[in-house]
Amino acid sequence: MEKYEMIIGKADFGEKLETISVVNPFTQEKLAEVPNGGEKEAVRAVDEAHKAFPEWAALSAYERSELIMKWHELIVRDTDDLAKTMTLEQGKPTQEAAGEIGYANGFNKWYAEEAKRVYGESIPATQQNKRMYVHKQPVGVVAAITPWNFPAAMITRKVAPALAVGCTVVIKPSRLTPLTAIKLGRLALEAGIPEGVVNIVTGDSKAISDAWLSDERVKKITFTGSTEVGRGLMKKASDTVKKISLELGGLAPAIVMEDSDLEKAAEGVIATKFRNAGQTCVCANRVYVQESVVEEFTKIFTEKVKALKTGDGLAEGTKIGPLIDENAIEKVERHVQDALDKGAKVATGGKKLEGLLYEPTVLTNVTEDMLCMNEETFGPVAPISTFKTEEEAIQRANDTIYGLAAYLFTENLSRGIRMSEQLEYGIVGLNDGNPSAPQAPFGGFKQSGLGREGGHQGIDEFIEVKYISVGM
Ligand SMILES: NC(=O)C1=CN([C@@H]2O[C@H](COP(=O)(O)OP(=O)(O)OC[C@H]3O[C@@H](n4cnc5c(N)ncnc54)[C@H](O)[C@@H]3O)[C@@H](O)[C@H]2O)C=CC1
Ligand SMILES: O=C(O)[C@H](O)CS(=O)(=O)O
Repeated sequence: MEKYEMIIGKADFGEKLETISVVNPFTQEKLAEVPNGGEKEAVRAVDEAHKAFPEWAALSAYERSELIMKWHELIVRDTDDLAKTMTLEQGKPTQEAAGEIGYANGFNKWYAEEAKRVYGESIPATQQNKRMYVHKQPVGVVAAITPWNFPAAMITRKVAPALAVGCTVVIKPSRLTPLTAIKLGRLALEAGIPEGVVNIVTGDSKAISDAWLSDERVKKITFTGSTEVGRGLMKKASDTVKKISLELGGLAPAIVMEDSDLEKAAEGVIATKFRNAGQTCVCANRVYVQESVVEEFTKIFTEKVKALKTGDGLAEGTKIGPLIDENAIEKVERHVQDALDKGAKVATGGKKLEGLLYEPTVLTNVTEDMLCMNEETFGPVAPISTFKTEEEAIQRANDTIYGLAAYLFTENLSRGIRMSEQLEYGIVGLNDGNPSAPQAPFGGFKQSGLGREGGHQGIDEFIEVKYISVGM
């Protein structure tokens, strides 16, 4: 059984530590082991990041940019291996995994360029004998805690902008999917990014994050995961008034208007609903269809869902891989059963299969009192509910504590703009089921998070703004 290392400055196998097994969600076979690190390893990682920070920050933006681009090239070189590793530990089909590697590497490329555009300012002074300048500098050591559903993209979406401005990072990947993260860390070292700039600690989430939250040397926490865990981290971060960015849960509505192109709308809802077997925070969790077209839409949509092949992510043609674990399956089954008990009907799917697979499912006759309309299902289930008017669709779509992503399908431009502006969400896909991109700001309103990742906004999360006033 291969034993992977942590990266604390350099490779660290944590010889004296117990190990955690990493399991293939489809076969349940053990893939590898990683060290079960805790507080001690977390503190040593901060020691390394703190030590490496001055020299890394002192490099010019162009020097850091070149090193990030070298990392980018090595990730391109190893895409097939990284994609296979991701499929094995997370389950997504290999083609989709390769797509994630490309998306993840897109952050490296985008921020290698953005590094060169972190501009300061000079401000006209009121007095002749004064000069006023704004200088931007890196916050310092950053701690990143990432989820299992995007084992590569959730790492680089944080690490690339942090490195670009001169920060160093300590990372705790999900214990379910650490292998991809460790391989990315190895490639950072191979690229010549100095030891201590990128550190990866595996093991006890709470012990590691508690150590980082209480460490004055850690200047920023960036977390992606459930809203529940995010709330807890935010509370602890307040003890040291630590900067924090949170990318949390969602409950995305997908609204299909009667004046939409129904074929395009069906394709768009498929794209958002079934990506990663429905295990993304921006997946459509609720599908609202205007009453007058619900029959026709459901027919077109259901035929497409039936064509989605489930299976081992390594197998040719698989579109829907396994869910991450038994808990995920149990939650999906609970949501489907609850809906059926309350009057929903199954248009297709509705059954658990072997290997943590769940049939791509369409539920109709869905009402707002059902769990699937109020909790993140995080699985391949599309509940369809009908509405009469534009105003009703907006009101129901916004009636939640979440505000990450929303989707709207209409061919009427003014209606599209008007409704997009009324939707209380950080991301709106207007006739687009997959809006995420490295150059665009990703983040939520309400309890879906704080801050943005991606785009020029994403780099500001790792910058301190300093005002320098000069008496002449
Ligand atoms: N808004 C966004 O961009 C995203 C949000 N999510 C949300 O996260 C959930 C699925 O991802 P999971 O990894 O299961 O979320 P999770 O919140 O359970 O875990 C996320 C990370 O936090 C760590 N963690 C768990 N409990 C912790 C604690 N008490 N203290 C410190 N760290 C802890 C985990 O080990 C993992 O590394 C879903 O709710 C999904 O919506 C997931 C990905 C992206
Ligand atoms: O973790 C997630 O769900 C991702 O943030 C979604 S995306 O960035 O791949 O769209």
